[in-house]
Amino acid sequence: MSDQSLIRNFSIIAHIDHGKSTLADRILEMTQTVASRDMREQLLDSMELERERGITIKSQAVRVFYEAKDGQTYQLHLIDTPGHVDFTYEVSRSLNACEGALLVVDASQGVEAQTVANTYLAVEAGLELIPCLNKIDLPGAEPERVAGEVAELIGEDPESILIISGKTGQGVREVLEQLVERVPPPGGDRSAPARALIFDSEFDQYRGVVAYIRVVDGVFRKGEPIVAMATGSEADIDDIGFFTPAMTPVQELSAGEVGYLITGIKDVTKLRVGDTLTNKRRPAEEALPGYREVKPMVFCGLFPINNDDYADFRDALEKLSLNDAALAWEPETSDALGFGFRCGFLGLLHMDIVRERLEREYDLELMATMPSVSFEVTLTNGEIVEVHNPSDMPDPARIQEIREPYIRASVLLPKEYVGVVMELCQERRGEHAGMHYLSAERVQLHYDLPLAEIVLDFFDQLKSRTRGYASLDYELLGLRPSNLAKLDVLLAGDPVDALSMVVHKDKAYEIGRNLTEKLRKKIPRQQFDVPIQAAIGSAIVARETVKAYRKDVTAKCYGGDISRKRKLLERQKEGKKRMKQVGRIEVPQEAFLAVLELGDDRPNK
Ligand SMILES: Nc1nc2c(ncn2[C@@H]2O[C@H](COP(=O)(O)OP(=O)(O)OP(=O)(O)O)[C@@H](O)[C@H]2O)c(=O)[nH]1
Repeated sequence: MSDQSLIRNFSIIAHIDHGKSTLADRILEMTQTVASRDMREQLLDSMELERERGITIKSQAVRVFYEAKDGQTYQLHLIDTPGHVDFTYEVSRSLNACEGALLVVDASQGVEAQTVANTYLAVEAGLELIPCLNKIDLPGAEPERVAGEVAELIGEDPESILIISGKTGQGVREVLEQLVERVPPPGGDRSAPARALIFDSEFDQYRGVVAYIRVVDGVFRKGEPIVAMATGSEADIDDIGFFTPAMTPVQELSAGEVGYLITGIKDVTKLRVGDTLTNKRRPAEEALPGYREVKPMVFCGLFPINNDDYADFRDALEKLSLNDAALAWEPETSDALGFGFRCGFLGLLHMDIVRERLEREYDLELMATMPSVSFEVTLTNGEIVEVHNPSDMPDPARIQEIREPYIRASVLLPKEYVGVVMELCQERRGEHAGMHYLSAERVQLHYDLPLAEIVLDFFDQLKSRTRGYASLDYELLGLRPSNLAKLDVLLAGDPVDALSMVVHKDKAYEIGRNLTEKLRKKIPRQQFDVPIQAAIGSAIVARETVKAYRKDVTAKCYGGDISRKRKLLERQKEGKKRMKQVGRIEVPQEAFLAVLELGDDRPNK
């Protein structure tokens, strides 16, 4: 059993791209955890997609041994955390498994939105913070300015901030020294009933769920029966161990240690992040604090382009959810797009990642409808319903109130862009909630915004209007009543479900006009005039017409050249396959994407 006083558990927290994974690599190398010939860049980012995008999605936990200047060998557990807003919950769970955190800030960039958000999470979790200015080797590094921003953020002396380079290794040994000196060893009672926090989990095809755990009290031994206190799942421990980063089995893990546990449970929702494990024979009385169900906030319909892929698509979703407890999905049928699934995600990045994994790992071609949020509706009879799909919005006459999710956005930016960002937030129904100078140059701006207004292209707009200098973080505030309505699109009088959207009433006219105009350009002429209407309930807010098509494609052939005629008809038939029949009208697939382009018309300054 390892000496508890020689254990140190820590995380590295940073804004995206500030060099967290590179620093982790250096630490593994310096402690000879990984032989240098096995060293690859960003060893901890194991998923293919993570490597390619250069972002960390899942947390990892590695044990390293470090011989400090005091002659003692310390057992360090490095718990990697994802840096993106969608995964805040995973970050806060990982931080709860630690006593300390390295706060890494890019010395050429400075404090960014996730630096602030993650620092607050770390302070909330009571962690000892060790601030480091990274990328000091870059010619553009401005250690003095950035040290000032970091000092302001955490209330520490700028002199005490470490200056390092994860790339060259400069200063990294000092980081490890500070870690063993300043971060306290884990508390916890080894003789108490066993308790462990699940701070992450992943699915292994052969072994089932691998739970990443931090043992808080007592001892977990191979073969013992365990219970997950929130979900009630029970199982025996098949295997227990730690990461080096390869899995290394041991007989037991005791209070203060970090590692993995495998039970043969095949379903990630049974061993959820944030749950507490205890021994079934001698259970703990109280669970560890902070278990929360994660709820998907952003929804979109996904439809296979080829209808024959439906069964494969379902299989792929089933497999993917084994690894991703936050992914929700249910079958959806659209008159226009056929059979598919309505999927729920934590946020936009999560949605992108899932879609990309489905297309890449499962070889599916998918079409996505416009993302929307989850609304809560009170009906006139008092009943409350949750609506994940605009086309399920009840009839306006039955609706008493619609509530939509709001977020508190925190934008960090150079002060010269404050004006354009405020304008953007105002356009998106934002309410100003405060402003704060981090230094003479950098400002933190707070706005309360409807989530629906940011799911489409807010982030892109923010980046382009500030030339990439602003960073965004947000937290959910809850639901607020809004003056919303469902906007329907009718083609020749028939409503098209896949084109419905929920909009703010003040914007309905503008959006309706834009949308009908876009559709007019995408819908081919037919034998008759096709009216395109945008409507709220029975009120038409916008109308366009696709004029009738008069030309006969075969007219030019004079009935003489039969093979040419056949070819033309053949080609027409091909074209039809990619069309969807909506009432009497054939609509090309791309028309369904017209809604996605609505954001393009917004002023782009
Ligand atoms: N010059 C220089 N470049 C660095 C240093 N540390 C990291 N980088 C580079 O900065 C980029 C981002 O580094 P990562 O380690 O992937 O950043 P990260 O914080 O792990 O990013 P996420 O996983 O997305 O949160 C990579 O191109 C690194 O090579 C450094 O000390 N000096």
